[in-house]
Amino acid sequence: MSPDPMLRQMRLRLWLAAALPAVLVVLVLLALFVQRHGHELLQAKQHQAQAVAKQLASQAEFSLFAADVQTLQRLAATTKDSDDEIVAVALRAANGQFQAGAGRFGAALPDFTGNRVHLNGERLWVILEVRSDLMAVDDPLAAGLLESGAADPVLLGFVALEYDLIALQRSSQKLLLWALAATGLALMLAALLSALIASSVTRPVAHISDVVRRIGSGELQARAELTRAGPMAQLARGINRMASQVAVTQEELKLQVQQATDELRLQKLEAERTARTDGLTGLLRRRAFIDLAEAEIQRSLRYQDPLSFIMFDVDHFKSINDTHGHACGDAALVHLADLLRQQMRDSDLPCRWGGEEFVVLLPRTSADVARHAAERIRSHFEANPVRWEARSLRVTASFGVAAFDARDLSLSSMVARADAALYRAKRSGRNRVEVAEYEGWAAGGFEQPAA
Ligand SMILES: Nc1nc2c(ncn2[C@@H]2O[C@H](COP(=O)(O)OP(=O)(O)OP(=O)(O)O)[C@@H](O)[C@H]2O)c(=O)[nH]1
Repeated sequence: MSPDPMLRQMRLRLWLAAALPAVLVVLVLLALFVQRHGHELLQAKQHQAQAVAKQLASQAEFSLFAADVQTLQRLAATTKDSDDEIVAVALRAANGQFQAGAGRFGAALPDFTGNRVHLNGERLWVILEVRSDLMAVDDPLAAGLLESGAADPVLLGFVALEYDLIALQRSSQKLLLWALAATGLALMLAALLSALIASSVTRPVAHISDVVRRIGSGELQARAELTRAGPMAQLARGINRMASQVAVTQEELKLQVQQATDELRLQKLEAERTARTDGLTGLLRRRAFIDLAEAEIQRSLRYQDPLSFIMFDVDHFKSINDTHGHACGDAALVHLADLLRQQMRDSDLPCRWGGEEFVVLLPRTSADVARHAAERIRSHFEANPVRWEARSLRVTASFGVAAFDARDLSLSSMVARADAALYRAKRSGRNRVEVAEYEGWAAGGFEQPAA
């Protein structure tokens, strides 16, 4: 997994914060070291050159005094050969006149006046006066002055040395290279350590950030696992607690949503049931009945099953209302619906067609069987009067029965034929069953009764 840009930036900043001071300190130390060391080397070389010049001066003292050029020449040659870095040696008399020498001076020497150390790039010159109190041995006045410190020893001449500093510079450069190499190594170590430090800080942050991203995308069981104690571990614990809390809340919400959904489904079912059934009798309403009846007709046509239809209308229902009140009429309707249900098979479809009119669809039932069923219902009504205010009211109904005929092609013509049979039953004295014969195509649909 590649860290996100924010973490990369954080790691880089941490790395810089840890590495930069180390780099600066090392560079400053290196500069100090190189400068100091170069200076010390040069000083050491100067001291060495002065020491050699002093030694030569003391060796040449007498020869200068005696103007022993041969000895002076030998001294110059020996001194030059004693050190590779000595380029040239010269011995001069007190008046500056050349006495002896070895090698060639690279440039014109400065004036021979007094002791001098002169540095010019790659060359170092040392000019030293050669003085002696030898002459004072024969001169009591001079000896007295020398002893009292009032007179300088006598100037006999000068020694001049020229040193080549290239070797010194090379060794200085070599040292610088070593120092640079050591510095580079130190810097690499510092960078590595800084990277480790930065990574040790950003790794837990990256882990926590990953866990937060997973929790955010719905993986609520994701947990931050930090073994080391510290502020990050505290943060991780806080995030884990939050994730647990969110998971619990989500479960509760799920439960609540589930409960609300169940409730809504029940309400919908109840609403559908209410829309399908008649509020007074609990029987199917006409619209729901028609939908089911159409399906039954299709099934009957397909499997060539018989299908019958009963329609009945309560006799003289108006007079029940008028005599005993509308509530009594309602009670009579409820009573008759109960009696009807008692006489039905589970597969039958009873329905309140409207007002005091009822219908029943009888799947897989022939007209003859339907007629018997209608007769059974009729006699059941007759035998079971309505109880109303301690009275017993005999309520009867007239029935029309029709069998579905393939030539009908629709429910409406079968209904029309049953209705016609019912009308015949009414006209024939009520409380009886009439069976419809097929009378050809019937017109009209299912009109809702007047309220
Ligand atoms: N109580 C009550 N009465 C209703 C309801 N629906 C229709 N009715 C009444 O039923 C009566 C039907 O009267 P009619 O059509 O004259 O029929 P009938 O009196 O039964 O006479 P026949 O059918 O010829 O025997 C009317 O008075 C309607 O007001 C209802 O839900 N409750």
